[in-house]
Amino acid sequence: MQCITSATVADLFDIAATRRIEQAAAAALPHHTLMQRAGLAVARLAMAVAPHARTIWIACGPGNNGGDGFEAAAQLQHRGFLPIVTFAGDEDRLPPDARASLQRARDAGVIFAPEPPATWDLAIDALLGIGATRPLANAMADWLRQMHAMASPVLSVDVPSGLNADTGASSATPHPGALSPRFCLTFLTLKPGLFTAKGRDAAGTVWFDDLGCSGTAESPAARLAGAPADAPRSHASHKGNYGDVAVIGGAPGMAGAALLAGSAALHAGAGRVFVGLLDPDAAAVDLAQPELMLRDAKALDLSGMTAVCGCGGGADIRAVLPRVLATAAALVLDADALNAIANDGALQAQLASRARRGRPTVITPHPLEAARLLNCTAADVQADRLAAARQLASRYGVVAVLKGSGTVIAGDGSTPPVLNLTGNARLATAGTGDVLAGMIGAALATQRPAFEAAREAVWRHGHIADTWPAGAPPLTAGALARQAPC
Ligand SMILES: NC(=O)C1=CN([C@@H]2O[C@H](COP(=O)(O)OP(=O)(O)OC[C@H]3O[C@@H](n4cnc5c(N)ncnc54)[C@H](OP(=O)(O)O)[C@@H]3O)[C@@H](O)[C@H]2O)[C@@H](O)CC1
Ligand SMILES: [K+]
Repeated sequence: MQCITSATVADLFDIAATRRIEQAAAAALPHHTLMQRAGLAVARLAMAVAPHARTIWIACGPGNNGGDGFEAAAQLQHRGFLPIVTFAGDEDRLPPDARASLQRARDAGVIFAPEPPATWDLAIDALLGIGATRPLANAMADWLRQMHAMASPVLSVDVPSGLNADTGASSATPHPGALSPRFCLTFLTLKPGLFTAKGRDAAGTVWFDDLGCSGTAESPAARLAGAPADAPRSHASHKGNYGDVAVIGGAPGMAGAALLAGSAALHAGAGRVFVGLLDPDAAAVDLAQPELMLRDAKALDLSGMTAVCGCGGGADIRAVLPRVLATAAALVLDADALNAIANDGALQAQLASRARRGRPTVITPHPLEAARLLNCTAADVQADRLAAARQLASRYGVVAVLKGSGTVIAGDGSTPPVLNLTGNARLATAGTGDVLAGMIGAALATQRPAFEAAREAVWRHGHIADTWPAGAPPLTAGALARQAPC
């Protein structure tokens, strides 16, 4: 059993591949073996997360996910706990494995009740797994609400019920109050939906058990790429080795966004950072960060630079985009640059032509910006974030960084998209997106492949938030850019 963290390197498989892996594993083992292993693993994790639990409510559904719950109940009963099972299903229609596990729970003396107990120390959600086909209703929906309304921890079996394991979309309505501590023990494969969209909140801490069935020839749907390796700098290096970044943005009243991106590029290690401001009346120097070289955006020669374009650009960014798209050696497009491109077919064609000319581009849309670029709604994007990121990457010939909970990084399709596991709600504050664009710019300026540069910068950006000292001042975008609380 393995706990999944932002440092984990692993392949993620969709439901279809998981079904094939499950069938192959089941065929190679005696009947009921997989479910017995799954139930035992659930019982072990339950004892680890709630060692002093007395009452453990196990809500079981109508399929094999419920079967895992029955099996866990039997195991917990044998170990002196008090599992109470509520079953939302028809015994006569249970699949054979689950029916056998129901009998094992009965034989062990587990209590079956029509309603949840009045209180519980741990709830185990074994209602639905990868077989969920529609929104939860009736008793199952009610039980899930009750579980999430209590402060006691919830352990989801395989997948939080109602969560689409492929996409992270969820039919379960989150409880408006504080989140109960959540754990999810997933089997045979790690599934992408656990790590993006609603998945991260719904699953909580994810644990993985391959049930003794490692190795598969299936193609992954996505990957967890883990922490980037440190890139030590040789003594005999100089600023030219780390590249020039030119931030272009900062229309009147929005210079801060461009300066934040510049500061982020600087502190992420770019050799030199220029900030080309669109505001003709902007100051000539940033006294707080004199390392930034402030210029007129139109005067910058981008042919040897990595441009970071769009931060605070407003509508004025449109006028400079044709030159930026044509000349920047490498490019990060963010915010207003993306909105301008979404509204302009000529700019879209110019963007797509960069890949054909061997000029790398990274785009960093949030879901609404992605929706504008894909001519759909933000809800469509959120309904399948992996697919949306892949479409952006292939339509525009770019590396697409689709921001949000479980940021997706998609490239040219030669490798699966990466889901990033760093970052938290501390980043939900103005300017953090500008900082990310600057950090990607710095990584790109070192000539690393765009996909690697993007995923490394995304990881580091989230990692700063994850490791922000508890007693430190709040994480502002400026402090994030400096990578330090003061
Ligand atoms: N087989 C094995 O060896 C192993 C299996 N494993 C476990 O099995 C799980 C997959 O099992 P599964 O395929 O039975 O799917 P599961 O998620 O239990 O639900 C299917 C049932 O729910 C029903 N249903 C669907 N949506 C509904 C809704 N909203 N509201 C109400 N009902 C709904 C659906 O009915 P139907 O749609 O056909 O009407 C069907 O009856 C997997 O996640 C893992 O936990 C592991 O132990 C490893 C070994
Ligand atoms: K479940």
